[in-house]
Amino acid sequence: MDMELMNDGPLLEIRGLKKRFGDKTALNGVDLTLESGMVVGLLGENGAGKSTLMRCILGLIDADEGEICTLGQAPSTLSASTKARIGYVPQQHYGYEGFSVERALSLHASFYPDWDPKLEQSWMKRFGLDPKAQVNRLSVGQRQSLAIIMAMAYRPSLLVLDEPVASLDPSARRRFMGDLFELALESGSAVIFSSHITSDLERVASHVALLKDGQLLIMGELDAVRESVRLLTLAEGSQLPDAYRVLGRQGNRVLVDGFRGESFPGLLGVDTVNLEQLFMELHP
Ligand SMILES: Nc1ncnc2c1ncn2[C@@H]1O[C@H](COP(=O)(O)OP(=O)(O)OP(=O)(O)O)[C@@H](O)[C@H]1O
Repeated sequence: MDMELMNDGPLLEIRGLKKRFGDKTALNGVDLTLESGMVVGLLGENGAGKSTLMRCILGLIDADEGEICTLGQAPSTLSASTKARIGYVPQQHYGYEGFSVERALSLHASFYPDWDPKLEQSWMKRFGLDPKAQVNRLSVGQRQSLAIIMAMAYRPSLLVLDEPVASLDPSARRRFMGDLFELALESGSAVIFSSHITSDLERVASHVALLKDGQLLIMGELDAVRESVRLLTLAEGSQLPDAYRVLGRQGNRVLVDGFRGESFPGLLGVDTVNLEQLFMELHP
């Protein structure tokens, strides 16, 4: 897992990542590169391996095979200063139970030299969090909001968010998702977030990654994916051109990547798909 320090390289580079739990293969050869300014929306059905991928990136669990370079370092040996450049919102947030929100934030801030109190305040307002509230009395959504502030107020170079908006109401979600993209662009960070809400992903992600069977079946710029993925209806016995990559097949309907607008014998219909339809076609 040793890789050279790559300060000018990608913020995250993953090659051939494999992770098993007993006889269950969670990740089976994942390649992924995150550059500054990228906001990658990670899709995958329950149990697809999204959290596992994130936990490997952060060094919370070890990969079985492959290489990961997180901000230039192997995840198992991240230095304290590198950790201070990573923001992470896990699916469940615990900690700071006996504190008020403001006390929890000031304690948390003390670990991060780049903590920005103005950013903290503006996000507190956006989420409508009461600084005097006790952390252990926060609702699930409020607790998620607090975790987001704790992960973002120091403008991390790499932001890893595991279903960050799952418990937020639609208006809080909208505010957060819009601002997330802006912040990433402004600060030159890279963001990877998982979500089951494909409309959110379509609104803010620059890239989409879809995990299936332990691999990234799709990884690319959102617009490029929109352009090149089509649901084709084929006449019986017709042959697909070699340039197409088959993503899924149900009867005479074939989901392909690599569509360029060309026609071919036996092609009866061509439909565009949004991310939700794409997901449904891949998980019938
Ligand atoms: N610590 C563990 N021990 C055993 N199996 C695990 C462990 N962590 C994850 N798994 C298994 O690995 C697979 C991937 O789990 P993971 O939590 O990464 O999925 P996910 O895509 O994040 O799912 P969800 O959308 O439900 O959060 C699942 O089959 C899960 O049961």
